[in-house]
Amino acid sequence: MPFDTDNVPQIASKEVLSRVLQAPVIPVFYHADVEYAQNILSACYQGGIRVFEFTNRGDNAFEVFTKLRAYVRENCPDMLLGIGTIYNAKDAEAFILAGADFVVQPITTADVAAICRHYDIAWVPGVMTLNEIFHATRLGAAMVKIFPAGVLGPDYIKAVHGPMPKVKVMVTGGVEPTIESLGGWFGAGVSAVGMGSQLFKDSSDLDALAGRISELMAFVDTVKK
Ligand SMILES: O=C(O)C(=O)C[C@H](O)[C@H](O)COP(=O)(O)O
Repeated sequence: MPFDTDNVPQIASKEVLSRVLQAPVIPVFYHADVEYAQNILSACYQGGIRVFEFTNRGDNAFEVFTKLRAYVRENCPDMLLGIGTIYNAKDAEAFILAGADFVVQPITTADVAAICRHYDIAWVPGVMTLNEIFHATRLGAAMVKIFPAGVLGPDYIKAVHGPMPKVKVMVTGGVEPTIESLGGWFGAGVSAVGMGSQLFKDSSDLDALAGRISELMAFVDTVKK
């Protein structure tokens, strides 16, 4: 696929990172229906979310992403829209060219690192051990995603920051959308949290979802680093 910079209004990885640090609660979401996805995204935006991760989880994820991309540009231009669940460079490049502001992986692969570096797109690979964090950082990770964080707990993050005090960590997988849980994670030194299933468990009432999110965002503003 040829790269046409005119069609890709990119935001440099450094700026993306600083915007993630400013609004460090990231919904992690997939739905096959565009309108449903737009409504969820819009409720998140209303609640104060400024960084949203759509995941590459279904056959039509690319098509839904491109429509969401257009929707965000039109309706919430100060929101970053990234793509998650990326396993290979081909998919990473396709989503980058379709306007992904950042790329998240459940794992760490050097080919995805290279393509993100090429386009200067923030890359957040999935890691668990210190060895994995070390390699991901050497490959250029803007931030690492510790997954599945829920089974490890905040003490794990504190332990990681002993020998690696500077590494920026986002936690996802089993992160609970409560003030108590977020207090624990941010207290342990995470730079961002990603939340999927539990945040959207009961999202039939979009106003209630926006309300829950805005309470979390207000709390996180007081505890983020
Ligand atoms: O697809 C990816 O890139 C992942 O690594 C998985 C996501 O981070 C989780 O699906 C979110 O976890 P929950 O909040 O427990 O739903």
